[in-house]
Amino acid sequence: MLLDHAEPEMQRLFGVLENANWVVACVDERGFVVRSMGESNPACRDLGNVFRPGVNVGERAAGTTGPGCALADGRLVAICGSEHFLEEARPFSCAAAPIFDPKGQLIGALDASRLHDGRPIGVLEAIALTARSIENRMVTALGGAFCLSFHYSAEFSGSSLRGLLSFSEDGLLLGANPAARQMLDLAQLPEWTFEHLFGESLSRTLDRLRRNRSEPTLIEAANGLRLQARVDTVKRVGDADRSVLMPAGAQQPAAMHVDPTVAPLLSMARRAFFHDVPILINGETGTGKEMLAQSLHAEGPRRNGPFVAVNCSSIPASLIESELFGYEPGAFTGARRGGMAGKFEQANRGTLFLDEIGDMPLEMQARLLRVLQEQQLTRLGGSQTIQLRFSLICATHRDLAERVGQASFREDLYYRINGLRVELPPLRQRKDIDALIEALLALEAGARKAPRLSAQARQALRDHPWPGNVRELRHALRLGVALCEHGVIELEHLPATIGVARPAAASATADGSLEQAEREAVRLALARHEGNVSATARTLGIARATLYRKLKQFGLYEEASTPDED
Ligand SMILES: Nc1ncnc2c1ncn2[C@@H]1O[C@H](COP(=O)(O)OP(=O)(O)OP(=O)(O)O)[C@@H](O)[C@H]1O
Repeated sequence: MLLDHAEPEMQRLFGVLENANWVVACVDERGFVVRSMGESNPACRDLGNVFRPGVNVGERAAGTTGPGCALADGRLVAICGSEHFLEEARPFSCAAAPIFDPKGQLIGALDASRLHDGRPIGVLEAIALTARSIENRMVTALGGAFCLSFHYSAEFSGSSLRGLLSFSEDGLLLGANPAARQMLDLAQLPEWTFEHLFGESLSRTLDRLRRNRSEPTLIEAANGLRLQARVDTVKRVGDADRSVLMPAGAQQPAAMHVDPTVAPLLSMARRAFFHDVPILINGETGTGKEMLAQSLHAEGPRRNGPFVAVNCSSIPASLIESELFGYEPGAFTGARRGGMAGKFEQANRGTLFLDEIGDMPLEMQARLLRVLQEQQLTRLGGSQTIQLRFSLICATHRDLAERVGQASFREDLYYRINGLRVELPPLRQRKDIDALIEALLALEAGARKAPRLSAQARQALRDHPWPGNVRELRHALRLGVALCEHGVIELEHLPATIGVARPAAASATADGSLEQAEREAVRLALARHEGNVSATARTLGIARATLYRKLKQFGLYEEASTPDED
């Protein structure tokens, strides 16, 4: 189990550390190396000898070592140069983190080592997060019917720092990651049920969480902690041992409120998609591209199959090929022993959603086109062709026709994926903002009665330029619902940028410059948070990467405090 789940995460980490001559290793609970990567790198020859599978680097065998201490103390450690006990280990520095199984047992440790050069170890955080990801994989692979993800902060509820619990259909706790155990005071794991932990029945909570789709929702644990939670339904695809997490919303999409001007096009898209026409969705960040893709899938010809989303801009170029195509055993150094099915195969008999397709490297575009045309693929390092059938939806915020003109997007691929194009308008251009606000207020209020907006608050919402689109609006209303009193959301219950930006936005709009209004909103939010990029992005309801882009676009980059370290 340790190897199966450690391998893909180690591979990801190794992809990051490889060029800096690190050796990444996984040891079992006794300290025996069970897997290592980078040991064949000539620059790491001495280290490679230490981290050969089968060697014991635990405390009893080798004294003070990174993995030995991580296992003995059960926590993240860094051991540098002369801190090692054995003379032979002193030329090295290492960072190691323990790995716990879903029952809370220590089952091994993850380590990264390199030649000691006096510099501080900069990879502790990466090791810790990778160990967390391995533990999370083990919990989601337990085969429970539901996984609950949560964190104190909504921002982290989908990250590897989240608490994660796996439940059976009837609410029995099957396993938990260390973060969940800590947040819920689960010292050991007796027969916990959902009701014990959250004081509410599983079905009621599921209803509430599902109504909010994959958005984090406030739930209170029996120990009094207020947590932001999301639920995922575990759905099995393909061979029995591979489970893919699918947001519950993909099966039961909440009604998507659509702008009346695009409604006719959307109903055409649903019909076309049903007859296997690939759909291309265009729209700025937060306009609901993924939500639309999920709702197309839910009514599409392969709705009983998986919905597999791939964000083409977030996979490093070196990994994109193996992520999409999968590989056979031994296809490359660090490949998982049993090989791996890629996203194309995972999406077989379901829907493949290629998000940010405009960012796919040219070389991959050619390979994607071939798969789409031939409806078959060969895994990396393999010779057998695999027949594929999936529905295709692509999305991008870029103008693909323009990219074709610039020769950075293949024209033939553009025509192949663009069976029908749907443009989701930015919120500032939507005519239905009042109706959308009502729909989102009802969503955010959940089982409670939706509050109403004061006239001033409503006007401020109408005047706001909404750089983060529907996502930003949803976040603003969530805050309003949380802070309002006596069922009325006043201006002061909304994020600070909204009221303040109003006069600027109104005058800028009168000048005809929406961009200026948007710049003003960003500038004010940044000033309010004293240049803190994370807080500003949160307030605006946009991703940090989007905020950085906007800071550059508006010449505000300098006003962000130490942006790179933020
Ligand atoms: N029409 C809508 N009705 C209700 N909620 C919506 C709608 N459109 C978007 N949202 C909400 O806004 C958020 C962003 O939606 P989604 O992820 O689908 O946008 P996107 O265009 O794919 O964004 P990005 O480009 O950043 O990936 C989600 O939380 C979704 O619930």
